[in-house]
Amino acid sequence: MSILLGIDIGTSSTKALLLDSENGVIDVASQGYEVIVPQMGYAEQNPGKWWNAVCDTLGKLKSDHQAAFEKIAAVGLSGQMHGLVAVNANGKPVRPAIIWLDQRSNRQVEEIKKLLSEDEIKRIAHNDPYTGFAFPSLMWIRENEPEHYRQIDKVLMPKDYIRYRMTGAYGADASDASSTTCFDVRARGWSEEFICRTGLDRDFFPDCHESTEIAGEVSPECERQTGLRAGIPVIFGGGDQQCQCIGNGAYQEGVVVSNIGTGGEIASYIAEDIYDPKLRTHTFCHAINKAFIIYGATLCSGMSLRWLKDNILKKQSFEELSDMAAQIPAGSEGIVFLPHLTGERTPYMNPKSKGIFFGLQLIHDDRHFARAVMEGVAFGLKGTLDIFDELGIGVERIIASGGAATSPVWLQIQADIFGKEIVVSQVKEQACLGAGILAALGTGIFRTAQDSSHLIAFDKTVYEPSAKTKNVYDEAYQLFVDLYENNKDLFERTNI
Ligand SMILES: Nc1ncnc2c1ncn2[C@@H]1O[C@H](COP(=O)(O)OP(=O)(O)O)[C@@H](O)[C@H]1O
Ligand SMILES: O=C(CO)[C@@H](O)[C@H](O)COP(=O)(O)O
Repeated sequence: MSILLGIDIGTSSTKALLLDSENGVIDVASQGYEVIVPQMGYAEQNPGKWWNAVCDTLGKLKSDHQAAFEKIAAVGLSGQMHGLVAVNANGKPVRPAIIWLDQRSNRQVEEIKKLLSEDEIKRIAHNDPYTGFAFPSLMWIRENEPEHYRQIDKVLMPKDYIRYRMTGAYGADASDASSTTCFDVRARGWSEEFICRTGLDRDFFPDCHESTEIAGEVSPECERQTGLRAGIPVIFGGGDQQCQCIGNGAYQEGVVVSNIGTGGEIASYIAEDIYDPKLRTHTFCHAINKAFIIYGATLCSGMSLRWLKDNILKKQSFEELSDMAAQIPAGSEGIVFLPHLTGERTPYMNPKSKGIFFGLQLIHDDRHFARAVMEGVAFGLKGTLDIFDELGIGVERIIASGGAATSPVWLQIQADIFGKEIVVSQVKEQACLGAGILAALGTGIFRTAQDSSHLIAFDKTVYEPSAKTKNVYDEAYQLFVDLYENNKDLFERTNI
């Protein structure tokens, strides 16, 4: 039996999970923080807040489980993807991190599309460049903040910054780095061609490794701040989507995860680098087996409910919103919500798209809004299932993941709208568990991901699609699709 530590740098919170390799999760600690929106279309976070959250969550685990904490054999990391942390020669961020929800770099995305041919983008990156991805964000800094650009020594992704704080060593891993745009997904390394063509400094990009390789060890300074013993190996770790799939046991084709965290994704493991020829989904490197992951992203998923709770309805808890939604019938009595609060990726890849509540009538109240938001997010995710169908990606089983998987009403909505059975893992912090499993793989405690299968069990409740709601949801889904199509020209008229 070995003790492992998995850390996930999420967008809403950092979670740290103490894992017994034979008997499962010992405990999880989490600490939340905000997404800073300094102006319309911007989304930033302070990397120092992530680090403080790591120190605080580890402090809590240590005080509650001293004996197990002392025995930690390896640390694994998972993190929100795409974001850019630019650090100077002393390893200090030169500005706040520009995260995946950011939309400021539309001009740079267009520039990339002029510098690289469509064929090169497909063949090499397998993904459309998009706002909030590190490559266009870096070009935005070069153009708009030359004083910051001049100070940059390295560009890191969120969890890579945390690994640097733990070990003192810079590095990147293929699963996360493949989500930056300047990456050759099949070759599993930075695209020298893309970097050269855009005139960015090659030295900014740290060496890239596989997720399960050992990156370094806990430094004495990290020991002082977190209580972790110096010398513990730290593995490179992976993007949170790859990690949550591993933590859900979804490491074979046909098993699909529907994740609703801050963002939302429908994701599948793929052995070969299949990608959508229309680039409506993402194909990135997986964190295991030198395989790949294909997924569609509905950007403001959990974030839409958080926005409704905090900015509009001013409610205290997500549970309250779930209770409200449960009081309203399927279809929200005619309200359809387009969750494009920061544009939308799959299937539209349009940072200019906007949120809409459609169909408002005198009968509606706050409960309808809560339900319509949950349904709108599920409609957005269904768009990915439709593309999977087109691409021949099998969907034999759907596992719900992320914070929203704690809401029975949202789980039933997903089952009904997807028309598929939904199961939920007993471990609620799946990306963290995935990070812990990567740590076990990196240190030889597990030989293959399948060696972790005893750690993954599903709740007895299976959410079955209801025949009764099928017609209502089929009609509402068509409205949802038409809502975008009929308004997309209007979105162009707005500033962002
Ligand atoms: N009880 C709940 N009912 C409905 N939604 C919930 C509940 N708890 C969490 N959520 C959703 O989960 C989101 C956070 O998910 P999480 O996976 O923790 O995010 P991240 O990984 O980005 O930090 C919230 O924004 C919210 O939309
Ligand atoms: O943009 C994506 C994936 O493509 C996001 O999902 C981020 O990876 C953040 O994840 P969460 O914090 O929402 O789990």
